[in-house]
Amino acid sequence: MAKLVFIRHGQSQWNLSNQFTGWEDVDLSDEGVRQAKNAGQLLKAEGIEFDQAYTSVLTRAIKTLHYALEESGQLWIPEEKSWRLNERHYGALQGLNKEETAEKYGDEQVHIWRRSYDTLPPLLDASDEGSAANDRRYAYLDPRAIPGGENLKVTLERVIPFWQDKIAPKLIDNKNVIVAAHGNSLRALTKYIEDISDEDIMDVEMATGEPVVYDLDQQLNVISKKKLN
Ligand SMILES: O=C(O)[C@H](O)COP(=O)(O)O
Repeated sequence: MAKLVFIRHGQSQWNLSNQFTGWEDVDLSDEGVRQAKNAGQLLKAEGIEFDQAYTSVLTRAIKTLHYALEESGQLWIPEEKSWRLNERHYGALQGLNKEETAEKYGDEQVHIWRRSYDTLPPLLDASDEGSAANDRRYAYLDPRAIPGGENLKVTLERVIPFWQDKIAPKLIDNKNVIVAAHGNSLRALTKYIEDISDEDIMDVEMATGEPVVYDLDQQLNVISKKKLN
């Protein structure tokens, strides 16, 4: 039986200032660093020994992984970073304040943008200064793969190939895996492995810096799930 741990990055500076973040590369807040270190202590107390780590190409997730692994004495394990584990791209909403956006467009519209499975946010044009197309870390990607905005459905469609190619084979090989990523890339993975409906996934939330520990059988069915806090 393999263990799979999901950890959403600790509180970021834009979680703190309540701004839509998506692919913007925002650092952890002081509280986020504390949460990430605390997660490492919790993992250590559980005695979980990892074989492999995966994270996104965004600083807040990478640092969370490193703080958590350092605290649990496992900073040395192999790790792989992939854009496929990035936060869902929030399109033209990125950088806006969530409360001010709700005042402008209404709570209902903002809730739909944030939690609907298949409604896209307003898109960002590739020519926009803030487009990921201008970011060196995505230079090797086919420009058509760089999103201008994603809903959870599109996020799931780009996360699952990574699950199938990288994460699942390790778990089937009985390796323990930690995935440090983001609220919505982890909601997509959670939906997939727990077979949650498009409707019910709207109510699933990931807390910052809180490890979620799964025991999975050889067919990757969930045997148990617990949150460490
Ligand atoms: O990208 C963001 O703004 C957050 O990390 C997640 O946002 P959400 O809670 O609106 O999905």
